[in-house]
Amino acid sequence: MESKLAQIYSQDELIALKESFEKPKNICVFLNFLKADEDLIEAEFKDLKYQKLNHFCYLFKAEDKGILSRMKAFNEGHFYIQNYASYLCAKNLNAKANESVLDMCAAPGGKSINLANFMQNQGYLACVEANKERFFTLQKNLKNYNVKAKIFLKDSKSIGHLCPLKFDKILLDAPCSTLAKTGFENAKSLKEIKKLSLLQKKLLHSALKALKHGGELVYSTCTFLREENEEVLENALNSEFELEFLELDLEGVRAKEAKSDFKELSKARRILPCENYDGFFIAKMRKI
Ligand SMILES: C[S@@+](CC[C@H](N)C(=O)[O-])C[C@H]1O[C@@H](n2cnc3c(N)ncnc32)[C@H](O)[C@@H]1O
Repeated sequence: MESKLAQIYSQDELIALKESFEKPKNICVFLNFLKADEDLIEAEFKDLKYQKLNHFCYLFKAEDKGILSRMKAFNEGHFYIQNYASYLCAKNLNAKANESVLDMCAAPGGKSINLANFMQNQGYLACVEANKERFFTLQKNLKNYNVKAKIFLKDSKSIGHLCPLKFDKILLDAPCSTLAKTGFENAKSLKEIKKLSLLQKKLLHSALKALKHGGELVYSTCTFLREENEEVLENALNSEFELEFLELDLEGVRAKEAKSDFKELSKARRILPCENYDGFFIAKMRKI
């Protein structure tokens, strides 16, 4: 694992990565405008210190997590506790009202809540989840947050075949080894990583079939490994689809270029974790 990561990160970045696992992270919350307005939610936060990052996201001290998660406003779906890097994945899809949007691996629903807010609950949002238990959590969360969406218990590998050329925008927040969240001690075996990489390639292929020509797709994972990131995108570039990779707007977070011989992939980014957010890999592409 260390040798794999040394091919991607400098010594200083690796030290910073390891340090970021040791300290509790500050807490980001996403305001749910489908259920409450800014004044109402800010009134709930009046006794806490926070930094407003943008229209949707507020950053709180790590020690306030318990207070936030016990708030009535949280339980009623006025805000969602979500890592800022996760929000950035959904944000970069740039989903708009009245578009046809697919969230391919949706549970527990954080990014679906983001997408529905950006779409102002107008248009068609489809949320798919293959795991039954997680599907029920997704259903419960989307209801609590007033998200208007069609929710499907399905294997997304079949979407491309079932709904070819249907969607304007697709978010593929792929199942992954979650290394950036759980740390190196919980690293998966090489065999498990290869299996995940194959699943990610199949999911991306299915997504690209379901995407309209001119449509846009965001691929994201919360892991650092090439096999689950660059290798998945390189596989798509070698397939029948013609793809153009697009610039990301990461709102000033620290990130580095993806590492690949395909120069198109230089627009994909690895977010470097710190005390305010997790590490993530994000790429955005348009299907020509
Ligand atoms: C990284 S999590 C998604 C997190 C979610 N996007 C959010 O922000 O709340 C990946 C999800 O994909 C689901 N999944 C795994 N394989 C799948 C498949 N073949 N089709 C659909 N969902 C799948 C997992 O059960 C898991 O819930």
